[in-house]
Amino acid sequence: MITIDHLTKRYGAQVAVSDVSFSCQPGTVTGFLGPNGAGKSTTLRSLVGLATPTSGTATIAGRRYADLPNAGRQVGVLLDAGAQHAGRTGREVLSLSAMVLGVGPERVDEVLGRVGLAGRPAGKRLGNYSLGMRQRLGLATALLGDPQVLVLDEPANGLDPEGIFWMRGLLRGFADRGGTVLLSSHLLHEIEAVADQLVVISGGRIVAQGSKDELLAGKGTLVRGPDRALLDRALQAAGIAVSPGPEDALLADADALAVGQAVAAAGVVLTELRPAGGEGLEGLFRSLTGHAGAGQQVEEVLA
Ligand SMILES: Nc1ncnc2c1ncn2[C@@H]1O[C@H](COP(=O)(O)OP(=O)(O)OP(=O)(O)O)[C@@H](O)[C@H]1O
Repeated sequence: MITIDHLTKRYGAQVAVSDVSFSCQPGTVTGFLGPNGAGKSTTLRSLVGLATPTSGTATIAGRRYADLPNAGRQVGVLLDAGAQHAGRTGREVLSLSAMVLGVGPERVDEVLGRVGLAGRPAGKRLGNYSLGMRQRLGLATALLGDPQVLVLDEPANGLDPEGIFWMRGLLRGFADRGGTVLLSSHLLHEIEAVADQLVVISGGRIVAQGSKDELLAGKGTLVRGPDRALLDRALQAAGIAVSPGPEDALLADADALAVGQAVAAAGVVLTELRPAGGEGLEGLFRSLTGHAGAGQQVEEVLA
């Protein structure tokens, strides 16, 4: 289990993370989302001992990363897949890590196979690796010690659509076997597909957290009609609170039946009436952070 408790990290006058609290349970994938500079990396770096919290704590199984005995056997970390010596081969990188972790050399072949780098790719120097291959090697390193917890910063970076699909299966399988996964990503569709819990951070503060299903379900009813002002008045006259919805829609704070009855009684024409929340993760992200998500990236790659 991962526990972030009232974590604050300042760099001089810059507050990177402010009073952040959340936890990640075994058997779940938690997606950590936020716009550029929101504080995702700082939170993950604090969790794995690469940044010292100004206040608060970030622990794994109740201990700070630095206090975990043989941390690499308990926590697999992928923070910057590019941070490896370009002259070493993939196999050499893993063999060195295996020695440090005290795992047998057979485990190197096992994880190379698992991330799709077995055979010739394993013998190539990292300088000749694509970003996607480096990312796969980073995941192999994270998995090497057979940990129960994975902490991954942007693991889908540089992976092609097939690679993203593969990674999704790998993370899902890891969690389904009881593992704990915390991953940050800009790829909202990716997070939507793989995560069961979401934590959204913006400006260093948590702006939403909970199960993906709950957060995406939304509240109230989305209505649209040719005369927005008339629709607004009819709902308010029926005692239903109304707020602006996406584009020219209205968000009514009542269920679909009550909204339908109110507009029918007032004789107002509708062009759309449905439970709110169907805008998916991108809509949620935009409403919480004021930023457009990067969900389009996957479609662009696929196009
Ligand atoms: N070492 C540092 N020194 C000073 N400021 C820093 C440092 N690391 C991060 N920051 C600042 O803290 C804030 C949060 O940065 P962080 O890298 O955690 O965001 P992020 O959500 O990971 O962003 P991105 O999605 O762009 O990677 C930013 O304003 C950043 O400039």
